[in-house]
Amino acid sequence: MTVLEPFGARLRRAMDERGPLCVGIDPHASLLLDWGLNDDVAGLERFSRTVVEALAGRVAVMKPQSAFYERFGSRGVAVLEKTVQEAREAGTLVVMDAKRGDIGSTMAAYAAAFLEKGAPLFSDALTVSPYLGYGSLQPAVDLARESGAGLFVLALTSNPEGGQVQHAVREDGLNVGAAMLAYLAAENAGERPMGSFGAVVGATLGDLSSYDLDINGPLLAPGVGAQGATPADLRGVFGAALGNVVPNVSRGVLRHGPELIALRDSSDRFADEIRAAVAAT
Ligand SMILES: O=C(O)c1cc(=O)[nH]c(=O)n1[C@@H]1O[C@H](COP(=O)(O)O)[C@@H](O)[C@H]1O
Repeated sequence: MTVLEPFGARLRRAMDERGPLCVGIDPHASLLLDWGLNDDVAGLERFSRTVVEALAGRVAVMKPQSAFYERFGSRGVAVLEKTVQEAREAGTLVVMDAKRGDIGSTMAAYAAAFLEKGAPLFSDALTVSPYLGYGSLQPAVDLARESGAGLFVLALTSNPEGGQVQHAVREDGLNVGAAMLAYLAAENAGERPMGSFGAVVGATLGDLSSYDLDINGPLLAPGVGAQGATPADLRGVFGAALGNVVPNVSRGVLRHGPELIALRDSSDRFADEIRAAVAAT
């Protein structure tokens, strides 16, 4: 089996070549119906195929949301496997959005499911939750390093309730979200061009200048589009860290389907606006 270059290096190159946009593959039941599809496995498959055909190889990253596949059981998961494989074959990096997080011994099994080379759901990176303690993620960190994969750790999430946990202040004076960023900076120390251990930081959160976002790794930024953030907001949120931001848009692009050309136009528009926001000083 070929050895993969570390995720951080592969992601940096893809961002430089195609721009940093990540398009989320979120087959909501309502979107399937809007696209004239049934809310069933055949609809799920057609939807996923269409998004991959329209955008894989065009955008740097795609992020399938596992829950929408799991809700159909094993046949849905089979569609997820195919979707990941087809997007990767087309040359797009795949971040599996499964938000896994467990005690260390079973975290190792989740890591094996998504980050072990040759696993049916192997993905370039996985979203993980550190709220059983950052240290509980160690098996996933270790396997990601071995496989050339990456992680995106939920640090400051885009939803309004996130602050209930993430703004809690620890004994050392750091709030929980800031502490997650600090763990990731340590993970990525010395890596060039950047490390493989990213943070999820919502684009909806307003000015984050009180946080040290310089983690020498990617910042996955959901919230652009349907959740109300715009590409023009990104500089105000991320400041000098904007060069490492991977903005995610799911419904904002997907609502333009099912025509391939309309999906591509929408994705290109977001990509252009994001590029302009990154370039502006
Ligand atoms: O990890 C994520 O991707 C994520 C974290 C977060 O803080 N907020 C957030 O919206 N997401 C995901 O990003 C996607 C956002 O979708 P849209 O709101 O349709 O663009 C969904 O798949 C969410 O689960």
